[in-house]
Amino acid sequence: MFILETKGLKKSYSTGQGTPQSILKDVQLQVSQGEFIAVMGPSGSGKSTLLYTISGMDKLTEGSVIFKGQEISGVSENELAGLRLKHMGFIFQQMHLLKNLNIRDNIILSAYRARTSSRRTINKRAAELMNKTGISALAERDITQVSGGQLQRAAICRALINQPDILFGDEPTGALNSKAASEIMDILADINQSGTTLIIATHDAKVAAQAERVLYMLDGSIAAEQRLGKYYRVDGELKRREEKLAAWLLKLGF
Ligand SMILES: Nc1ncnc2c1ncn2[C@@H]1O[C@H](COP(=O)(O)OP(=O)(O)OP(=O)(O)O)[C@@H](O)[C@H]1O
Repeated sequence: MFILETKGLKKSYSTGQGTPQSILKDVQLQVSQGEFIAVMGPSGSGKSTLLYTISGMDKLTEGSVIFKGQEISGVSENELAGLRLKHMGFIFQQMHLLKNLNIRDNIILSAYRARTSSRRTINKRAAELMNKTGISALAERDITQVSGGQLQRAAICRALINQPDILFGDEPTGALNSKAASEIMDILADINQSGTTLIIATHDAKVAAQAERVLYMLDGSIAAEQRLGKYYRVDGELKRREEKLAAWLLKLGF
C-alpha cells in the first residue's frame, strides 16, 4: 500500500477575473512508505502547490488524495487538522516559528496540542531532537537570537516532534549557506533512514541528488521522473548522483 497517492489531482486558483487559473493538471503520484522524493522544476511550475494540496493544507479542485488509505479530500477541516498534526510534519517557509516563544516551546507546542503523549515524554523527545540537530544549548533562546541555520534546525525539530509518518519540505535549505544546507540534508537523510517518508521541493540539485526519486514538474504536471535509488553516503557517491541528475535536467531543458 502507498502511504500517499493522488488520482487525477487538479488545482485551480480563482484570481477574481475571468476563468480560474489551472495550476495542477491531472497529477498522478504514488509514494511508498519510507521513500525520499524530491520535486524539481521551473519557478511557477506548481511544486509548492503540489505540496500544499497533497498535505491537505490547501483544497484540491478535482480528483483525490489518499493518505494512509483514507481519501483526505472528503474529510472535514477539523479531521484534516488532526490528521496533519498527528501524521504529517512540515518545513515550509511560510510556517514561521512563533516570536513570543523560545526555541524549546516552539518545538513542543504542537505535541502538547496533539495530546498523544505525556508532557514528560514530549519534553524528553524534544531534548533528543535538539540534541540530534545540535541546538540543545539554544533551547531557552528567543527565536530572534539564533542564526538562520539554527532556526531551520528548530523548524525540523518542530516538524518531527509528533513523530510524523511523512515530512513535507518546501525549499528546506533555501535560505542557508552551503555548509548549513549540507548539515540540514544530513539530518533529513537520517530521518528518512529511520523510516519517515520525505517529499521535498527544491531548486538545489545537490539536495535533490540525495533523493531516491526526483520528479520534474512542468506547467502543473509531472513531466518526467528519475529514479536515483537509495543514497548511501559513501565517498564520491553524491557527486556521481549530482552528475546523473544534472545530465537529466539538461535534457529536460532545465
Ligand atoms: N494563492 C494563489 N492564488 C493564485 N495563484 C497562485 C496562488 N498560489 C500560487 N499561485 C500560482 O500558481 C503557480 C504555481 O505556483 P507554485 O508556488 O506552486 O510554483 P513553484 O513551482 O513552487 O514555484 P517556485 O519555484 O517559484 O517556488 C504560479 O503561477 C503562482 O502564481
